[in-house]
Amino acid sequence: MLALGKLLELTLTDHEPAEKTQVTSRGVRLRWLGEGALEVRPPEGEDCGLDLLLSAGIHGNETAPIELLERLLHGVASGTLIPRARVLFLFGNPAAIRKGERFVEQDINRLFNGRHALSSGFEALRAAELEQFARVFFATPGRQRLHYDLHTAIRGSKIEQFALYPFKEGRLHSREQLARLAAAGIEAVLLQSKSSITFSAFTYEQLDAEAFTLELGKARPFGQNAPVNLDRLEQRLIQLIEHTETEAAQSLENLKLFRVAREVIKHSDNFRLHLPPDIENFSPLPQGYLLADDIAQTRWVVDEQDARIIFPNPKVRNGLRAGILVVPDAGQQLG
Ligand SMILES: O=C(O)CCC(=O)N[C@@H](CCC(=O)O)C(=O)O
Ligand SMILES: [Zn+2]
Repeated sequence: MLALGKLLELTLTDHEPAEKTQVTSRGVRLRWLGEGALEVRPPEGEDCGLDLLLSAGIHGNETAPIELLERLLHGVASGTLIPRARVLFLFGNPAAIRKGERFVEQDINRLFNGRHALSSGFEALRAAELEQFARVFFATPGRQRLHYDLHTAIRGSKIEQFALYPFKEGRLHSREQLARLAAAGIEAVLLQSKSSITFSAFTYEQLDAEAFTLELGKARPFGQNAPVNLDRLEQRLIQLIEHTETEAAQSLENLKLFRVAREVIKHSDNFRLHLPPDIENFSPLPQGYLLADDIAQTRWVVDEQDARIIFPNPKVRNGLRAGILVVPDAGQQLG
């Protein structure tokens, strides 16, 4: 296997490879772009016209997706996976991956779409660098642009594998992309309805990529991810990379759609979330339920029908999202 296939090992040991470019016997070019960043380019005549950005480790303790990208890279570097797409592999927060923690100083996934410029520290610098890697990668006009930002969640979930689909004014969520996700084993998609500061929101809003955050089960340490079965996603990613994808089913019958009813924002240290600590994502909440309270008599009462909670987290910094209330969506606004 070519040494650059060991991007995870290089990243975990904080090593810069001596040789920055390597070519497989089939003419596939691997180029190390910087810490945790590797571009794979098929020979010109075999390029299918897809630019695929695969990121993981934006949160350092979310290891199942990191292991998945590592398997794909090993396949490319050992010649068993023959790419026809251009692929950019990114490990988002190397320092946090080395520590096995979600972040070191602050959550990188709240620093995109310009937020890094209002902050400081290495995570802000890294967010700016990740934006630049993505900007350069998606710079060629006329090619398909697709970004999957792979995560796992802090808590268990009533729906194990789901996606978050960013929002941009005037742009419709794509039925075809949703069908592709369903074929990859994704059970539900949350359709966002406002701009955001996450990595997938940046590539969707600013670089015109189709982009998703994928939530792939519960976060566990390296080597302990057997309970998360990513086989369907892995097969689909291999097909995308090799350009052997069979027609994605057009039916969204088995895909549950949700939209954001409200984001719960923590305003102060007085914020109290009235949920059990082990509550699962997508747990239903009854109408009238007092979900949270905060300074100045702020009360978050559920008034939506069929509301469910995802990502409840009272420990986030003040000003950030401490949970999302979602409701079912009939999918009438899809393009
Ligand atoms: O389990 C949790 O509370 C968080 C899991 C996670 O990291 N989710 C992403 C979602 C990103 C998005 O909104 O697209 C995050 O919070 O950054
Ligand atoms: Zn995450």
